[in-house]
Amino acid sequence: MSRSVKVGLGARAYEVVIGRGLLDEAGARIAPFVTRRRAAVVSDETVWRLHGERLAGALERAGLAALPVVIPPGEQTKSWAGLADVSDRLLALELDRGDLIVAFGGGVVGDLAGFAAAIYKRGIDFVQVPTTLLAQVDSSVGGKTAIDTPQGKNLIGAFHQPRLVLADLSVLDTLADREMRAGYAEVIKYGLLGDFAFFEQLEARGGEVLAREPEALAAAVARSVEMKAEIVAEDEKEAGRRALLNLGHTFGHALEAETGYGEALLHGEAVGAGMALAFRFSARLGLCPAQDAERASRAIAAASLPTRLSDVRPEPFPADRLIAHMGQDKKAEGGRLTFILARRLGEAFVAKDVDPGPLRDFLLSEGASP
Ligand SMILES: NC(=O)c1ccc[n+]([C@@H]2O[C@H](COP(=O)([O-])OP(=O)(O)OC[C@H]3O[C@@H](n4cnc5c(N)ncnc54)[C@H](O)[C@@H]3O)[C@@H](O)[C@H]2O)c1
Ligand SMILES: O=C(O)C(=O)C[C@@H](O)[C@H](O)[C@H](O)COP(=O)(O)O
Ligand SMILES: [Zn+2]
Repeated sequence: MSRSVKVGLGARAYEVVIGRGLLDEAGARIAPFVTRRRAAVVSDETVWRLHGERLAGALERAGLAALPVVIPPGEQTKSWAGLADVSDRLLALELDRGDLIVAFGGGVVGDLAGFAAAIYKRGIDFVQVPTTLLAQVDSSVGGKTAIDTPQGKNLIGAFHQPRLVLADLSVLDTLADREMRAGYAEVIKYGLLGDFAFFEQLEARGGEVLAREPEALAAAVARSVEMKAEIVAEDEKEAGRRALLNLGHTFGHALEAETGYGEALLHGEAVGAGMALAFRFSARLGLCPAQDAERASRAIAAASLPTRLSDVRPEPFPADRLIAHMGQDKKAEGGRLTFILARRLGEAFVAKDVDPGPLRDFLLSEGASP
C-alpha cells in the first residue's frame, strides 16, 4: 500500500508517493514525465551497488533507457568539483530537455543532481527517488537544491522542484543505523516546529521509527512530508514561514562548517545538536519554558543524537568562529542574524536581528571557547 501527498504549487504541483516496493514500479510512474525515453540516473556508489539494478530494471521495463551517472558517496561531492563532474557527464550523454534526471540517493545526491538539473541547458526536469530517511522526509521535497562551498553550506543553489518524488521505504532496510538516526533529527524537527501531538508520538514511539517498524516508519515519513508539503506550498521560496524548516540549522550549519562537512558530523546530527541549542537559547532569552527545552533535548538524545557542543567533539568550538559562520547563513540580512527560536514545544518562530552579544554569552555558557 502506498500513500500520496501533494505539494500544491499550481502548475508545478507534484506528488510525493510513500510506500514499500515503489522502486519496482518506478518505470511506470516516471515514464509519463519523459518524452524522449531516456533517464540519466544520478546516484552514489553505495546506493547504486545496493539498489541500482532494481531501479534500472524497472525503468527499462517501462521502455526507458537508464543512463547511470554514479558518483562517490559523501557530502564532499556536493561541491563545485562534484557539480562540474556531474554536468560534464550529463553533457557527454547528450541529455536534452526531452530527457529526465533521476536523483537516486540521499540528500547529497538529491541536492547535487537537483542543482545540476536546475542549470543543465537552463533547466531540465528531474524526479527524486530518495533512499535515506533524511531524504525521504525532507530533502527530496520542496525544491531546495545546492552545493556547499568553503564559505558555507548550501550557499550556491537554486529552487528547482521535482516532477515526482518516489519514497520507497524498503530501501531503508539497508541504511546504516547512524544514518537512520541522522534522518530522524529532521523528523523530530517537524514536531518541534509545529506539531506538538506529533512530537509526543515520537517521544512515545520514536524507537519504533528508528527500528524501521513498518507502520511507525510509514506514519512518521508521511506526517513529515505532509508538514513540509503544506509549508512549501504556502511559501515556496522562503519569504516567510518556510524558514521554520530551518529550526536548528543556524547552529547546525555552523557546526558542519567547523567540522569540515563530513563523516565527523552528519547533517542530521548537526541539526539534532542545533535544535537542542535553539531551544536552550530560546529559554535563556526568556522566550520558552526551560522545561520545554529540557524535554526537546531529551527526545533528541533518546535517538543518540548530540545535544551539546561537547557531544559533537571534546575540544571547545571557538564562539567567534561559530558566529562568523552564522553570518554566512542565508537568513542573515545586512550582517544581522536570523534564528528560528521556540515559544514552546510545537511552536517555533522566526526571530530576526538577533543580538550577537547574548548569542556569544550563550555559546560560552554552552562550553564554547572565547
Ligand atoms: N534540499 C533540502 O531541502 C535538504 C534538506 C535536508 C538536508 N539536505 C542536505 O542533505 C544532505 C544529507 O543527506 P543524507 O543524510 O541523505 O546524506 P547522504 O546523501 O550523504 O547519504 C548518507 C549515506 O547513506 C548512504 N546511503 C544512501 N541510501 C542508502 C541506502 N538505502 N542503503 C544504504 N546506504 C545508503 C549514502 O551512500 C551515504 O553514504 C546534506 O547535504 C544536507 O544539507 C537538503
Ligand atoms: O526545505 C527547507 O526549507 C529546509 O530548510 C530544510 C532543511 O532541512 C535543509 O537542511 C535545507 O537545505 C537548509 O536550507 P538552507 O536554505 O539553510 O540551506
Ligand atoms: Zn536539514
